[in-house]
Amino acid sequence: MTAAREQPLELTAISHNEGVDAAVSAARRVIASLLHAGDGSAAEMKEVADRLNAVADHLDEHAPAMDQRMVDMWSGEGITRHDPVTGPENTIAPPLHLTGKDDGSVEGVVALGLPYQGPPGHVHGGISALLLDHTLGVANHWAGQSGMTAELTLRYHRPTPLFEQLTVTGEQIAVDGRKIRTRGAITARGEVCVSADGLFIAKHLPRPR
Ligand SMILES: CCCCCCCCCCCCCC(=O)SCCNC(=O)CCNC(=O)[C@H](O)C(C)(C)COP(=O)(O)OP(=O)(O)OC[C@H]1O[C@@H](n2cnc3c(N)ncnc32)[C@H](O)[C@@H]1OP(=O)(O)O
Repeated sequence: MTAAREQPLELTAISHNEGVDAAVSAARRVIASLLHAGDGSAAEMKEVADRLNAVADHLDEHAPAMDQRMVDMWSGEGITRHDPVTGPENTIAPPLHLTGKDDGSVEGVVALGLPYQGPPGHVHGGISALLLDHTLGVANHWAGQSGMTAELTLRYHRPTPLFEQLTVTGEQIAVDGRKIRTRGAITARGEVCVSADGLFIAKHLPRPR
């Protein structure tokens, strides 16, 4: 009998809340705070823009060259810190936090705010596709056979709410040669909002060196 695991197996990088991770958390706040703050705001937007540009100039002056950044971000194995879904170093990542389950599937939770809005009060369908594509990709990795997305079929069952805890799941269901079939879903309050069926083809692009 397998002993119950005390800690869930982390499949995504955890924010350290210091260094670049803390800066990224602050930048996420800026993105949300700017949204529809608009010209009706009492804040002086020209000054805000100047200050943000000064921050970006400062970062660019001190960052390694782009090709070196590419090499660095792809060094090491396993969990990435830069991807646009879970990455603590990526400001556009919500971020989704995924863990691996003993049954071979993966599961994560996330609550999405205004930057991810599509219909009023609800998640943009393309954002749901992004979350599911990535989660199915991680599910493949967790199952031991991964590849690139060839097809992603989504069914939007009901609007996906903003500001509520969403559960995102993924599970590899079949491998046939290079073809990998994977499915997943986004649920809110126990109801499926979006379901996904993916076809992945075993193919891996070379890492920058
Ligand atoms: C610890 C945790 C770590 C996390 C790890 C990181 C997780 C990261 C998660 C990130 C997740 C994000 C993931 C991303 O964002 S991946 C990025 C998005 N995807 C792409 O950019 C893929 C672009 N397309 C390609 O590169 C190629 O077209 C692929 C690779 C798809 C196939 O080109 P390739 O030349 O290699 O294959 P082939 O032509 O020899 O065909 C082979 C077989 O496949 C069949 N076929 C092919 N295409 C399709 C199709 N569309 N529908 C149905 N069938 C298709 C084909 O008929 C043939 O079947 P058969 O004739 O043999 O029966």
